[in-house]
Amino acid sequence: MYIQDLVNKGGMKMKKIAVLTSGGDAPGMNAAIRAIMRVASRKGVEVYGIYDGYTGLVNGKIEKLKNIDVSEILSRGGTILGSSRLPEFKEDQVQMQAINQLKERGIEGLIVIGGDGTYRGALELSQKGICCVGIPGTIDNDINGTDETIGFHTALYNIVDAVNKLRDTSSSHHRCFVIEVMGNHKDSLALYSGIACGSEFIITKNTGYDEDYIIQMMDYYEKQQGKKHAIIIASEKMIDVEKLAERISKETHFSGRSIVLGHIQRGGSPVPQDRILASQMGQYAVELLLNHQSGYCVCKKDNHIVARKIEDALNDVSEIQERMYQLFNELV
Ligand SMILES: Nc1ncnc2c1ncn2[C@@H]1O[C@H](COP(=O)(O)OP(=O)(O)OP(=O)(O)O)[C@@H](O)[C@H]1O
Ligand SMILES: O=P(O)(O)OC[C@H]1O[C@](O)(CO)[C@@H](O)[C@@H]1O
Ligand SMILES: [Mg+2]
Repeated sequence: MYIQDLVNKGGMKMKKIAVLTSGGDAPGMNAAIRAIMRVASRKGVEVYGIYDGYTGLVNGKIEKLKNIDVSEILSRGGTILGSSRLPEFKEDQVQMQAINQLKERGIEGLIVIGGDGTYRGALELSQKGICCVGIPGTIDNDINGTDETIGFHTALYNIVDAVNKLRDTSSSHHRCFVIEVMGNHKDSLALYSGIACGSEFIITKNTGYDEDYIIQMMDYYEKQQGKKHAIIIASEKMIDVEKLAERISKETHFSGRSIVLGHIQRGGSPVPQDRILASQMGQYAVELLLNHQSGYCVCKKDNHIVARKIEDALNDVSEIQERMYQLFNELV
């Protein structure tokens, strides 16, 4: 659905809205908060910041944002509102506490910025009568309804930057690096970084893991192709990178080393792509909310910013992934 369709629908004008960030922080969340604040205040709508995600919503850590609060945050990683994970938010009674906090303050609409888990929380709130809209903020890029999530490009940049450095030392020492990247069961970071870094292997849920085949191929790359270094990128929760590196050292001519990139991937100043995406999505989310499009989220599809039902965005099947695997296989 395009923005004009939604604008045409009209609705009662909201005077107070709130925003929270939830789940793992993602670079660009601040740019989204800034856009929400700027766009809403131009329309005469007050914006409240909810601190520490759903935890702050339940406990009433809610404050009216001033324009100064969002100045000079565009370039900052993390989230000025703080974030959290609150497993108890799945319980009806906890959700009701959150709803009461909004009602007590006369807040009529809520924008949540986060990943799939955050979206499920938003869905619950919207089913319980709170006008709620989602913005995809997660480095995992695991909301299939949108081609990109805020933070994904910065995390990818961080990975590529780290792998470039590992490659330098790797080729000097005839080494194979086994690198674990984040993604929480999803493969986007491993797949895209594998393509961007020209890795020899990626290991994801989709590729599966055949250790003997990898060892055999490493041997082949070294002996037949004369490779001086090799890079293997594994999605987290798939393998023990240290064990694979040890086996590579024992059974091939490469010396194997492993590294878990960890939270380095999630930090740092957002790249322009994330800042722009977040700004577009923040603006669009305000429009959606003010048009009472509860239960919708902002997506980027084929280069257009569009709205989709949260359930649909979560349950969609990604068409891009298959093409990207094909690309990886043709390049390796
Ligand atoms: N089924 C659910 N119902 C209600 N709330 C939920 C549900 N799943 C998750 N949440 C809430 O959303 C919060 C964030 O979810 P989660 O920890 O999965 O991160 P996320 O939003 O997916 O972001 P990321 O994956 O980038 O860290 C949870 O801590 C919980 O408070
Ligand atoms: O920061 P935490 O709570 O350890 O969570 C780590 C998880 O968060 C993410 O960085 C974002 O969802 C995942 O890729 C990772 O599995
Ligand atoms: Mg998630």
